Amino acid sequence: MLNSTSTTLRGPFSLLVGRMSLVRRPTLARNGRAFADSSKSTKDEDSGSQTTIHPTHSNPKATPGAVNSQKPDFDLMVIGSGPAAQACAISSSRRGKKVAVIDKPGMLGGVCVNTGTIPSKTFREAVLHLTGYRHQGFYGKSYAPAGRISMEGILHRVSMVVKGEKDVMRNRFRQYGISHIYGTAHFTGEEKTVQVTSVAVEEEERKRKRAVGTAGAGLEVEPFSKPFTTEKALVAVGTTPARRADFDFDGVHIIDSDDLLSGSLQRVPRELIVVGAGVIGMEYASMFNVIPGTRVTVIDGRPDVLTFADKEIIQSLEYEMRQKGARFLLGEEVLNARVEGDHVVANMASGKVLRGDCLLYTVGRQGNTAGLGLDKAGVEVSKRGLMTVNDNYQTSVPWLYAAGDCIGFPALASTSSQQGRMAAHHMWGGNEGDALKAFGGFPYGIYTIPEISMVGYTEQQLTQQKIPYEMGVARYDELAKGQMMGGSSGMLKVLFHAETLKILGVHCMGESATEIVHVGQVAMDMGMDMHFLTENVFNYPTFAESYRVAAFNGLKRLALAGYTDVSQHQHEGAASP
Ligand SMILES: Cc1cc2nc3c(=O)[nH]c(=O)nc-3n(C[C@H](O)[C@H](O)[C@H](O)COP(=O)(O)OP(=O)(O)OC[C@H]3O[C@@H](n4cnc5c(N)ncnc54)[C@H](O)[C@@H]3O)c2cc1C
Ligand SMILES: NC(=O)c1ccc[n+]([C@@H]2O[C@H](COP(=O)([O-])OP(=O)(O)OC[C@H]3O[C@@H](n4cnc5c(N)ncnc54)[C@H](O)[C@@H]3O)[C@@H](O)[C@H]2O)c1
Repeated sequence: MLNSTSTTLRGPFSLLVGRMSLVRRPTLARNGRAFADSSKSTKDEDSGSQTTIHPTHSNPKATPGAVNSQKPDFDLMVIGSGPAAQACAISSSRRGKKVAVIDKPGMLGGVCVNTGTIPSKTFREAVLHLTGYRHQGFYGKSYAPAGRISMEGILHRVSMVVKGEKDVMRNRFRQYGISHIYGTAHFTGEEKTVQVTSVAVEEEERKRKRAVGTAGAGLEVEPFSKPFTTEKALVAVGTTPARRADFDFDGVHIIDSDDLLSGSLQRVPRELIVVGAGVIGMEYASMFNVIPGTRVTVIDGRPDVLTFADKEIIQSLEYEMRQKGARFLLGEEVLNARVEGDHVVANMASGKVLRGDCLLYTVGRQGNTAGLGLDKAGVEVSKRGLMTVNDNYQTSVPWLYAAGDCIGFPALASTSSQQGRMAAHHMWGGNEGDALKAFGGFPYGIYTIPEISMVGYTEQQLTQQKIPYEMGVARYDELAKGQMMGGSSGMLKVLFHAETLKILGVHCMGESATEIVHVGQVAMDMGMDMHFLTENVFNYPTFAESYRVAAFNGLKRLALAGYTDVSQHQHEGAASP
């Protein structure tokens, strides 16, 4: 069985253990009837309207065996259907386990597909397309193929992608024989039992479904409440946006990131105030910032934004956003916000009074654990609704596991999937362990405009840890690809050990940054040094070629700094094939 503490990490990546590794979770604190059968086609998408009572379940992948009357209803029940849930469910089903996934009607795919990653990234693609942003380098800032941009136009694309993703997921569950139960789950205190209650489809839900295009004709769900027995359970319930009582949230003038996708906003705001310059706030602020006619003000209580990323890159992002009109009020506190007529008025502790037609509140998220009955199951949750797990994603109750955003950092779709797989591995064992062992750290992709990505150390961390390093930089305007894309602003920075030349960190900004970061991630994970980048052939013209340019630049800097052992590499120039 995988023991994550014995995980072997190679090369400079091993230095990341403890900071970014998913494998090392905090040590467990000791104190601390609408049943959609996956084997049948569902008429309505994800609404729970197809009611199938299905007392027996057959997993096509299950190993045939003698029927045991004492057997629980399921081997595994997964609460939530986001990335952690899917990965754990599929991984368990592959091992022949009988699996059920429970989520509320309309929420197949979790926050990730309905209100988080997928819609927000599609929103971005819609904005980039409709504004003509990618082509403005050639045709001027007023180039806008779509003319006036509407929320409807943006959300149209969002709804199509969300629907497509749900279809894929539904098929995948069917393919793996995973039962999908529409309802809300909670624990009653009875061991190895999950109570599932169908939920009424409320008005808010209807609105959201209309916006994301999943509304079916009959949304009513037959009410039922039923206990299911299970060998193991995974809690993967995710998070919801945090709100403040002294802000008059009305879904139109004062909104959170869920409201933004709900279709309640009739038009693109002209004056948008974004409170909270975390990942969600900065992503949406930068999207609205490139829409002609929209002015964006970003407020954060801290003096700096996105402090976990490379300082220089964040400064460049802020510069780019300012160039497009954004205003940053950092180290500022908003006391309250109220709706006045068709406006929102925000009062700041500094005495400033801001007026806008919309305020987007993005100051963090709260674990969806309230009402789950975790106390009855014997599991503690934090004030933010987060759960504590051990290295194997197991709570203090051995049959109960938790993964994804509801256990906190890093709270990404990518890492949530990995956690789900690792939980399944610990539950059942099997072959996946070896692949999981090779997993070291993880990248960040921040989908601002321009986008940012990183993996490994930042300069600040290397300095703090007294690790001697040098950097190699390539700027997009030095690259043929950059020129072809309209001289698009962007850069790649590779940090490497000044003595061993091993790659320690990769930071990039600009078009395709979230794609090309993986070149550096793989090289770093394989323990490669800067010669690996100078000696390899890259497609030309590409943004990936920036690795070669950055490597030559870095080795040249190193030679200039007096590291003679690498001086033979200083001669080559930059962007040539
Ligand atoms: C606006 C936004 C943008 C994001 N962008 C990115 C990005 O670009 N890249 C990235 O990697 N990550 C991104 N994330 C984060 C990513 O969406 C999450 O990390 C990921 O969705 C977490 O997955 P999860 O498995 O924890 O479940 P979630 O996706 O959070 O889903 C949890 C599910 O549990 C269900 N649930 C809750 N309680 C119950 C209950 N009692 N019974 C039944 N079901 C229940 C909910 O209905 C929900 O469907 C973004 C998040 C947001 C909000
Ligand atoms: N591309 C991605 O990977 C991506 C995109 C979006 C979201 N996410 C995930 O979603 C999670 C939640 O994102 P988020 O942006 O809501 O939270 P966050 O924790 O990233 O950011 C919250 C921000 O609000 C600020 N803040 C807190 N209280 C404030 C106050 N009273 N006034 C002003 N500012 C205040 C904080 O200083 C911080 O900058 C992230 O942790 C991330 O994991 C990831």
